Amino acid sequence: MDILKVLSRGIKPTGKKTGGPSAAAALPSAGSKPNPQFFHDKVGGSSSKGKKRKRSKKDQGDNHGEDEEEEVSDVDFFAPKTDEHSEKPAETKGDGEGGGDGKVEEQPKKKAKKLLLDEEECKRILRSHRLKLSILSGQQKEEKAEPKKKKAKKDKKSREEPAETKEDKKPELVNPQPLTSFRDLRDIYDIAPQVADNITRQGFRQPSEVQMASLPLLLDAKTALKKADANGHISAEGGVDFMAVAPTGSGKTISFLIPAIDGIIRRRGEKTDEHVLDAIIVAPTRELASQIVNEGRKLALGTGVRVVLMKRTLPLSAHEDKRETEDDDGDDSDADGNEDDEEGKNAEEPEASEDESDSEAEQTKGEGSEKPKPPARVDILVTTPKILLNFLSGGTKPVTLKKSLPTVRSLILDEADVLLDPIFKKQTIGIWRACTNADLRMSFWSATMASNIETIITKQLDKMSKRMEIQPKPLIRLVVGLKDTAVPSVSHRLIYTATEPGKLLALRQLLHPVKESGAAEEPLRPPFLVFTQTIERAQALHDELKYDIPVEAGGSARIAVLHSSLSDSVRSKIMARFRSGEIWVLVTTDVLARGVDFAGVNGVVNYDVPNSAAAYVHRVGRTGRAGREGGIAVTFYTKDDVPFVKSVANVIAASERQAGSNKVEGGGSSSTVQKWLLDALPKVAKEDRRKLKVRGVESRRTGGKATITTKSAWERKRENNRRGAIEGSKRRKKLEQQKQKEGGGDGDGEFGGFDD
Ligand SMILES: Nc1ncnc2c1ncn2[C@@H]1O[C@H](COP(=O)(O)OP(=O)(O)OP(=O)(O)O)[C@@H](O)[C@H]1O
Repeated sequence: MDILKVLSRGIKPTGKKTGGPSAAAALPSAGSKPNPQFFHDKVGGSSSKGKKRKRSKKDQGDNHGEDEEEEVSDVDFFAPKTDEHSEKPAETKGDGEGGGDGKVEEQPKKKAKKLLLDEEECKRILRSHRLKLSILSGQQKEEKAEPKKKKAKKDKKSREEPAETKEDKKPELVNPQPLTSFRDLRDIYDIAPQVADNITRQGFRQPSEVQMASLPLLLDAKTALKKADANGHISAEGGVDFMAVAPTGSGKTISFLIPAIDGIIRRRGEKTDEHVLDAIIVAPTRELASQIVNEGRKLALGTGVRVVLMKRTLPLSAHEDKRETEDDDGDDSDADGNEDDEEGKNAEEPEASEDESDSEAEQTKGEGSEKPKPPARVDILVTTPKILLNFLSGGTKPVTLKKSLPTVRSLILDEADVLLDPIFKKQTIGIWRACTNADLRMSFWSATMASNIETIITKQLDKMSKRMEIQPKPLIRLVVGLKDTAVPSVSHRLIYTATEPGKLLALRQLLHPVKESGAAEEPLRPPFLVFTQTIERAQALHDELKYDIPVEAGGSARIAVLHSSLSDSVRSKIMARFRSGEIWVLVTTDVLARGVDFAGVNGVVNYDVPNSAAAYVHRVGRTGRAGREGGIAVTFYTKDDVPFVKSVANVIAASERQAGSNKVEGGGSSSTVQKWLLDALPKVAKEDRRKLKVRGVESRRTGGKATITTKSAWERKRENNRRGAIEGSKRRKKLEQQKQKEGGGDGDGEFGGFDD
């Protein structure tokens, strides 16, 4: 197999071991910032109220149809403001382009009212981008009380307690102002000029869908809802709590960072030297937390806002609680929250270790270790759950909060569904309870959000507002596109190989430079990620593949393994080498499944089937980011996976339906998962799904050393027997020699028996 060719394709061979950034830039999915928007459906204007939305392939990209409806995608919402929308061009408002000296000029509120779109227009834009916003809890419901009573009259039994109708249960839809251009951030929402400049500097031209819907609400909910809530029955004063379910790679990170940074700049005013812990961002893995810090620092450049990664030695300023708070979140759901639980490791790897070499930590260490450390200067803290909870509880078990964080006004849970899943739930809720500010605003972000997680969130919000004796804020949920599906820009392959050796052979074929005759699949274009179920399997697969790459192509340096058992510094180095293009094949576990952003990744291989539909969505979301086309997701399944693969097949089918890629001319189907296969795959019982999510496929939980090889079980057994026989014979020979030495025996000693 000529690995050299495949790994060198599109990349000039340097003869050196490092690929460097230029190598990565040569890859098709890297390079300049693409259009981050996924959807541009045709939606009628206000006159077309009630018309059905069309979701054909034609609607989504090809806008040359004969349809007479007004096409939203033809309207350039992102052109500079004209007099029609804007009173004055932004340049005349003294925004101080190119700022960055750290000084903030308090700006008077603009004539936002005149810039706002009417509700019908908002609705039309939101629908064309498949943005659905609803109020999940916390709204004032007076107006809804009346119809309930009427319904109750019909039913004698329910007269005393009016029945909740289906309509009542349905969350109320709302159409806030969408952000049609980043320019609106200044013109309507008055964001700090430095932050606006930093957005431009990063090359972001158009807001992505999640940014369109979330930024207005998080920056100024009252203005964003002005036209949508003329009666004022949504109490947006002081902001809203927010949940965003948006595709992987759709730009959620800056959606929560911009409001966090801008809020701090606004509140501190002229006191730019003051650093008060204002926002906490919680992420499930160290890689993701570090990445958020980097993104935050880019956006906060020149503002003086300090974005810091939590470390064990960081002297964070906190309030010492006199009365120790018991860890009684009182939740009746099955939160074991044990991060050391071996079972949990299989699903999503929690963070176990902390790097102490952080410059912030070093900076705050006293000369002599006895000296009390001055509090760290932090405005935004980014953390994994365990390390912050340890700080707050002093490591007590069971967890007892000894400190609180009363200055925190914004708690952001990135990958909220996993943070509120049993593995992390207790830690996350513990942090939430430590944030005691009455103005605390919560936001929850993920590409997937199961309904039980939404319930946990609404219950917990309710509990917290009762505890603090405050009126709950409206919780607004945003869903971009079809909930819990894979990003539309990725194409999927589902490959059956009966056994493990077959799977390894198939993976090797994907590395092959050209399609071999008889090979079922096209080779993959590096760089790509390969996911396994366990750390042992990742290690074993890496060992198996590492010498496949010829020295001329960089040899074993081109392939690496990353998992949570490695030290933080090793993990960081591997991440850096993969980002720079030096490593082309990265074998990993679910520790890299969520959040991490490698712009140039062309493919994702699920060597082991993911443990849940959500895990599939996140793993494959490492490619096709920010609207980049050409990402490929390959999933292998074997005999052992058949009982569990249905949820993955379903999510592929739904994702392809959404992307419009499963229909071909003439009414045929080009979907990855044929209907017969979907029908034939067994349904997975709820209990089995739960077990699978926690433990993975049982037969792969080796406990000890994982075996990944191209040899069949029969071949391996034969080899083992042969090896055993040789060793046995050696032992017998040695014994005989020893006996002869000792007693000069004739060798007719006792029968030693067979060793195997
Ligand atoms: N408006 C924009 N235009 C172009 N690129 C953007 C824009 N906003 C964000 N990006 C880029 O898109 C990529 C993905 O963004 P981000 O990591 O925030 O995605 P995400 O939604 O958090 O994904 P995940 O669910 O996987 O965590 C990043 O490289 C980011 O720089």
